[in-house]
Order: sequence, then structure tokens, then C-alpha cells
Amino acid sequence: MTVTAPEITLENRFASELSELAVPWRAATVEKPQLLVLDEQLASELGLDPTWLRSPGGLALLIGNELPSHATSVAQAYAGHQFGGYNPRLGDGRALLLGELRDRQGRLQDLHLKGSGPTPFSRGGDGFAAVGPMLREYVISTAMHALGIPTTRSLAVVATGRGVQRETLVPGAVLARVASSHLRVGSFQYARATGDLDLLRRLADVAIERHHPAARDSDHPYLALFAGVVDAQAALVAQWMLVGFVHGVMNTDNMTISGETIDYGPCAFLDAFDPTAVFSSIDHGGRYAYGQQPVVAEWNLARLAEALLPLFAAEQSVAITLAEEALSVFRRRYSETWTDGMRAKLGLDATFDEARVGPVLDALVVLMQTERVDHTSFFRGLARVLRGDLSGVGGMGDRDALDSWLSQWRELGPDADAMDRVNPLYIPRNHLVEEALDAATFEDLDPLTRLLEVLRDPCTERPGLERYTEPAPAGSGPYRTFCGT
Ligand SMILES: Nc1ncnc2c1ncn2[C@@H]1O[C@H](COP(=O)(O)OP(=O)(O)OP(=O)(O)O)[C@@H](O)[C@H]1O
Repeated sequence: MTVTAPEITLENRFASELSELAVPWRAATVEKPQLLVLDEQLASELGLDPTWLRSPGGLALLIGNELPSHATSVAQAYAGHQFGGYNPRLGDGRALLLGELRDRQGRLQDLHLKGSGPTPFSRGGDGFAAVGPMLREYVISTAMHALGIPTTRSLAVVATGRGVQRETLVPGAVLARVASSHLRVGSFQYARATGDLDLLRRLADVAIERHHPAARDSDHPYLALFAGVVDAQAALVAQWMLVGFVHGVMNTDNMTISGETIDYGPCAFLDAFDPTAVFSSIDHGGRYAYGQQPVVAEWNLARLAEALLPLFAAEQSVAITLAEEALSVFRRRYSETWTDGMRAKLGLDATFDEARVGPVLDALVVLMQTERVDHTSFFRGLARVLRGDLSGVGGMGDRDALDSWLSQWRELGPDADAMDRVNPLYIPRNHLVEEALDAATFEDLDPLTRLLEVLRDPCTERPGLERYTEPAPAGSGPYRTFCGT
């Protein structure tokens, strides 16, 4: 049902079409909400008036305390493999879907809250979220969007004035999140586990409609849906790798059907290039290390295929063969996206064939790893080398290896200006994010505002802001972040 309030129209699509996966629930009351950040650009894209969102009525929506009449906020059910172990019942333990909005381009977008209080899925948790991690999600999702990487977006973070018990008592907040949907691999695992094939089919139909509409016209729509998710996720993870992003908690409940990055928990951007880099305090085995991400994504997609098997074919052996064929596309798609991205990062003509570029890329990865180069500034440095400034790659130990690689690369005729258009100068470096969040804890939002400004336009050099381009000072870190905060 579509409902209209003076300020906002919210639909109840998920709640009504997939009611078995939706528990109607209300957000905890917040007496004195205080807006910390609002993405005005996103608000406008959604057709929401930023001035209204800042008003008491807008804030009441952003914390879920007042909904347009007839809107139904729901906690969504989902399952998930967490660090490889299956949990049949996760669900929104501290989150609610308020409903769906039509953005200015006519696309349906979920409006969702995180940190809105306990739900029937809270298990041992308190249902709340702290200011720091919610601002962290806001900052990093904003950066990812500006880098052109598919992601859920952050509309606002509102402080609740309520203390949340973590290692110490910390201020609480609610994040208002926008996504093309919150359908996860774990949503399908949950639906499959109910044994209700009609529910599984309806869920797949919703996913096709919202994310992979071309699948509808295929002879095998559900297989085409699966292939669409494989394609989107392969491209997504390749894009993470190209910017040095480590998600940190790639459980199947944190992998979307849309191909948007979701759940900025223990994530971080690499400083030194290192395939074994892990930032999560609980990832002791390195399951979700930087270099493992493509392998894990493929593993997660195999779990999605298992959930969808009954929709692929009546005969299980046939369904498995079809699923394996569809999944086998992952590696090709990943490799194509990564190679195209690397070619662009190195300023190389898109028409070069793999045979010419491949050896240069392979040698580059070895060089980056042995020299532990700063993943972000290295590519801008290479562009400076092309302009005659050899300090762009200063400080590298093995000059012979570097010179030999540089001459191979230069033979391909790289374009320095093209490189500067795609290689970011500004990423949410761990020490800068920590600095901004620490200040915000003491109600100083200026460092956060300044950081967001550079992250919103990551490739344009701004004089005087060099400190935002530099790696963490020696001796700082290691930066570790905690799940479930
Ligand atoms: N403080 C909490 N109280 C209750 N449940 C929680 C809490 N923190 C996390 N959970 C639940 O634990 C599970 C895994 O948490 P995870 O950190 O991956 O998700 P999240 O960050 O809460 O939400 P999302 O994946 O939507 O970004 C989810 O079911 C989540 O709702």
C-alpha cells in the first residue's frame, strides 16, 4: 500500500509482499534527538526537503518515532553464514525498514534505520548503536559513493542522547540508511530454510523486479537472477580491490542481491599494499583479509545458489550443474573488471589486449607487495613520474625492479592526466577517520565536516590539504575495529 504524509510518501512493499520475512515493529522512543550529519545531496535525490528533515518532524522520521500514517516499520528476517558458521536466525536485531521511497529518478529505495532499539531478532544484543560506528558508516559509505562504488548510502546520523554500554558507556545514535533494497544472500537462506517454496519464489520475484529486471524475460528467470547477482558481486569486489577496500565481515548476511556494499563495520582502506591485511579485531584467521575477498565472495555466492536450487530445476543434479555453470562466470567477470580498472589506474589505452597488459599488471602486483607501497598515493605518484618528478615513487628499496617495471609500463604510452581523473587522492584513511570520530565524541564536528568535504570529491587536488593524502604517521595504529558496536 502507498501512504502519503505531507512530507513523505513511503510504500510498504516489503512488508506486504514478503510478510513472512517482516515483523512489524516500532523504534525505541528518543526524547531529545540531535542531528549530527545529514547528506543534503542524497535528501534531494530522494525528493526530501533537507530543511524539513532538520525540523522536529523530519528528525522524528529519521529516528523512526513518527511515521507517515499507514507506514509500517518492520524488522527483516534473514539468516547467514558468519565466519563460515551457519546461523539460521539473524535478522534486524537493531534495525528497522521504514518503507520504500521513490527517488527523483523513479527508483525504489529502502529507508532503513540502524540502532533503533531491540527487536525480536536482538538475541543477546541491546538493539542500539553508538555514535562513533554510525558516523564511521556515514563517512565510509559517503567515500565509497564518491569513488563510484555501488553502496548503501547514509542519509543522516542522529544522536539519541541515550548512553549505550560498550567497553565504556558511550553516546548512542541512529543511522538512517538508504539502499536499493536490503535483500541479502542471508534473506534467501532464511526463506529456503522455511521450506516454503512459494515464499522463496516470491522473494526471488521481488529481487528480479528490483534489481535484475532483465531476468524476467529469460527462459530461466531464477537462474538469470543468480547470474545477475554473480555478475554484480564480481564487479563490486573487483572495485573494492582496486581502491584497497577491506570490508572486514563478508558474512552472507552482509552480501546484497543488488551488488551494493553493505554494513560498514570493521572495514578499512589499505595503507601499505598487503594481501593479508585484516582490520577486524575478531578475524583471527584472516578469513576476510584483503586478498581473500574474491574467494570469499565466490563462496558466499555458492551459498546463494544452494538456497535457490529448487527454483533452478526440479531435478537436483540438473539444478546443481546449472548453478555451477552460472557461478563459473564469477572469475571471468572479476578478472575483467579488475583488469579494466587497473588499466585505467595506469593510464593505459582501453584497447590494449590482455596479452600486452597482463605481464605489466602481474609485475606491478609483485612490486607493490614487495615494496609495501601506499596503495592510494602510489598511483598518483606514478602520474608524477610521467611528468618528470621521480620523487613520485621515492623511497622504494629495489630501484632496479622499479626501473625495469617503469620502462615496461612507459612503453605502453600511459596518460598522466587520465590517471589523475581515476586515482583518488583522498580516501577515508584510518587515522583521519579516527581523528574525526574522536572529535565528534566531544561534540566537535569540524574535523568530520572537513574530512567529508575532501572525500566527496576524491580525485581533485586541493592545495593546503596535503595531510589528507598522507598515510598514517609512523608508529600510529594498528587500527582495529570491532563488530556489532
Ligand atoms: N547491538 C546489537 N543489538 C542487537 N543485535 C545486534 C547488535 N549488533 C548487531 N546485531 C545483530 O547481529 C547480526 C550481525 O550484525 P552485523 O554487525 O553484521 O549487522 P549490523 O551492522 O547490525 O547491520 P547491517 O548488516 O544491516 O549493517 C545482525 O543480525 C544484527 O542485527
